[in-house]
Amino acid sequence: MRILITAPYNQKGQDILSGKFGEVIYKPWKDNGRAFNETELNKLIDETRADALITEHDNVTANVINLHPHLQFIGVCRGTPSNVDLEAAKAKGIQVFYTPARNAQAVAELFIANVISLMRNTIPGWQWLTGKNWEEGAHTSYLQFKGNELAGKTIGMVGFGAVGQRIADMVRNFPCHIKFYDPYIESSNPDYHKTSLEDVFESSDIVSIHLPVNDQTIGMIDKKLISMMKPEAIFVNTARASVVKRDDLLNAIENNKIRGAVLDVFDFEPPDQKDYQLINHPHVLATPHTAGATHEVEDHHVEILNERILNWALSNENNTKKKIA
Ligand SMILES: NC(=O)c1ccc[n+]([C@@H]2O[C@H](COP(=O)([O-])OP(=O)(O)OC[C@H]3O[C@@H](n4cnc5c(N)ncnc54)[C@H](O)[C@@H]3O)[C@@H](O)[C@H]2O)c1
Ligand SMILES: O=C(O)[C@H](O)COP(=O)(O)O
Repeated sequence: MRILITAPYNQKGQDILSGKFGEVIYKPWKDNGRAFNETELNKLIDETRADALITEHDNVTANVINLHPHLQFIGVCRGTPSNVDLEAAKAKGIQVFYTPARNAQAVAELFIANVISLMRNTIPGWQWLTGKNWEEGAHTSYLQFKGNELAGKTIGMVGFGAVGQRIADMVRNFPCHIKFYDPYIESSNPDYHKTSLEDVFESSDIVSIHLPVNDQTIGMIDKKLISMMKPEAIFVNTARASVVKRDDLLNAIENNKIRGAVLDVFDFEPPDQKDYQLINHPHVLATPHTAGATHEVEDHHVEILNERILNWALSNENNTKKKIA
């Protein structure tokens, strides 16, 4: 089998696949400067005579799939394979693998870093210091940056999948109390309390959003819910901006109804003027959609995907053996 890989894929991962299947052709989209579009991908699959594809962000449309129904699998190095037409793949009987949780650790670490940073006023303190505001004689003026500890706080998650659970596992030893609202998940740990959406907003010191985008979740976090938050509570969104009504969040922050927000995602990326009203607010700590962006994520996705592909190959071999027997 010839496997075309356009995702970033480490040498060890490539070697395991070529050892098992024959040939790996490595053409990472990053060498192209951007993900391959439909036409480029069609050409690449044809030129390389690939029997399987491993991608990250390339647009694997119905057209790509219908023109290459012989593909044995499509591996997607993403938490959600949203760039692949899954219906078309299913119709052609092409197996699709993806890599849930590949960036859970990255998001969880950024959550902890930035929530603590906001609670401890790290950035305003640094700005004050670099602005040479610490004057002779005013020995206690730095105390304006006195903050709060994360230990003992209640963190309420909306959506308790890969990212929410990784955060919970990492902060439980601070210790923090964990609550979550997720109708589709049961608690993996008796210390993580499943509760209502309203209770998450009313009783948490930190409300953190980890929802996917779908018809149910778009605009789900609105004025009614945000108004239930404690005045000293922090709002965190590393998921998707479209699940939160931006005006309602901005209004709560500008009117000091909540303490502030940690934001990694925006209605427009790059941000528009209103996004910048949020980003530039002194009670907001914002990052440019980098919560899931670490170099290690590329190793994590190789490990997860290779395991899935090798298990699939093994189960195919076992089925063939059974048929022959
Ligand atoms: N900013 C970044 O760099 C970054 C990185 C990774 C993930 N994300 C985003 O974060 C979000 C969560 O990622 P994840 O990997 O944990 O996803 P996941 O699929 O593992 O978890 C999502 C959870 O939301 C729950 N859910 C679905 N609909 C719900 C609803 N109506 N109410 C309550 N819960 C609901 C699901 O049951 C699931 O447990 C996604 O939107 C993802 O795209 C962003
Ligand atoms: O925002 C995201 O969801 C991440 O940046 C990327 O997630 P992915 O693993 O689905 O590409």
